[in-house]
Amino acid sequence: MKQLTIQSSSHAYDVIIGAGLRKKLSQKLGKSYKKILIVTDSKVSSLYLEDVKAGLPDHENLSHVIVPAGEASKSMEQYSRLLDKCIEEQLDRSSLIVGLGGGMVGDLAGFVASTYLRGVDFLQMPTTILAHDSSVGGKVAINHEQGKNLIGSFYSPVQVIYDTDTLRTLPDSEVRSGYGEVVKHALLSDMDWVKEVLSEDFSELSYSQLGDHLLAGIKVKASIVEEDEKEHGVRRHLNLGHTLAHALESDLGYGEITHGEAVAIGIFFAMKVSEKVLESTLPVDAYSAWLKTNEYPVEKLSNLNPERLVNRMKWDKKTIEDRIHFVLLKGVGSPAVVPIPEDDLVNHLKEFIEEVIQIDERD
Ligand SMILES: NC(=O)c1ccc[n+]([C@@H]2O[C@H](COP(=O)([O-])OP(=O)(O)OC[C@H]3O[C@@H](n4cnc5c(N)ncnc54)[C@H](O)[C@@H]3O)[C@@H](O)[C@H]2O)c1
Ligand SMILES: O=C(O)C(=O)C[C@@H](O)[C@H](O)[C@H](O)COP(=O)(O)O
Ligand SMILES: [Zn+2]
Repeated sequence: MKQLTIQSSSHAYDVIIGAGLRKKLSQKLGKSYKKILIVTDSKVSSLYLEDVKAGLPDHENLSHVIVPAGEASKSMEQYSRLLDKCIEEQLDRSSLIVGLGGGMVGDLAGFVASTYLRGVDFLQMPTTILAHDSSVGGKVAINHEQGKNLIGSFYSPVQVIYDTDTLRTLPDSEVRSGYGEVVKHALLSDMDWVKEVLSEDFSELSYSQLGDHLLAGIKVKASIVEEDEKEHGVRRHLNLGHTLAHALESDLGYGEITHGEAVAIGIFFAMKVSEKVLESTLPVDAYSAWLKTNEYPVEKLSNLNPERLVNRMKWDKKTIEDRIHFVLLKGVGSPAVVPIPEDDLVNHLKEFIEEVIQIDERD
């Protein structure tokens, strides 16, 4: 078992990572709660909800709510439904809301916890690789048709309990998605780790390698959010790849591309723009080969309209006075937030889409 403590502006919280933790919640909870509401999704519930409940054997006031699996549930409709459930169960300020699932469940349940009664305790139980990122740092949100995470808050959990055994049931597509954020953390850190990730074919990934990457990713994230929780400065670096990713997700329709796949493609674009704008030297060829080996769905770019995507990018939270800002890389481990004029961005995007589609068709 691994454990680290994260200092948020309101409190310190532990991230506990280990095999089988889902069955031991009562031993791991930092305090006792009168009522607990578990929020999960339709896939995770059939795999793990009973185990989690069984791990709270003496708890009488235990309820759960299941939302449909998929990004579309990070919605006003499900948010409202969950608030109704909190009221029906008469949760009060001594109650706990648990998010059992991937980043979708964590973001949605966390946003409910942050707003119900102006805030009740929230516990993250991540079950995806991607959620090494989403469960730490306190960003919680739901989506709007116009853009990702447009309605949300900063609200840190009281604990993160990460049962790595749950990762064994993830389908290949979700391993791929999770690695979109792992490679982001690596590119924000150091070249050795980048080389290691880019040499990977996910079909041959070992479980111990995965555990190392998750912990390393959480450490990168923890050090950044401890320095700048509310994203006034360095936290913006964690948005590497996201300016295009979020535009892709909302433009294609939530759930048509996974968040991590969109981030991996968005990072490729940010690397290409970095080469042009900052004359950076980056492992672009190795990155392109890695996308190909692991079947990131670059073909989804083929029918997209660059002008429309750039319009969507204006909803990015890094936009300042109508100017779109990109996280670029001066080098590996050396990010910079740079304003890019819209016309330039449209041209970069046109070239990028053509090039990526050509590579995809050629190979
Ligand atoms: N708050 C943050 O800082 C932050 C960071 C990164 C991403 N996010 C958000 O996280 C979301 C993406 O998270 P995600 O990729 O975990 O998506 P997700 O929660 O939708 O999970 C992906 C799929 O995997 C299934 N699943 C989850 N755990 C499983 C398991 N153990 N075995 C089998 N299937 C399982 C889910 O049912 C779903 O179908 C996006 O909404 C993104 O915006 C938030
Ligand atoms: O924690 C952060 O800060 C991040 O930017 C992490 C991202 O991976 C994550 O997708 C986040 O939800 C994006 O936030 P947003 O503020 O751009 O909506
Ligand atoms: Zn992300």
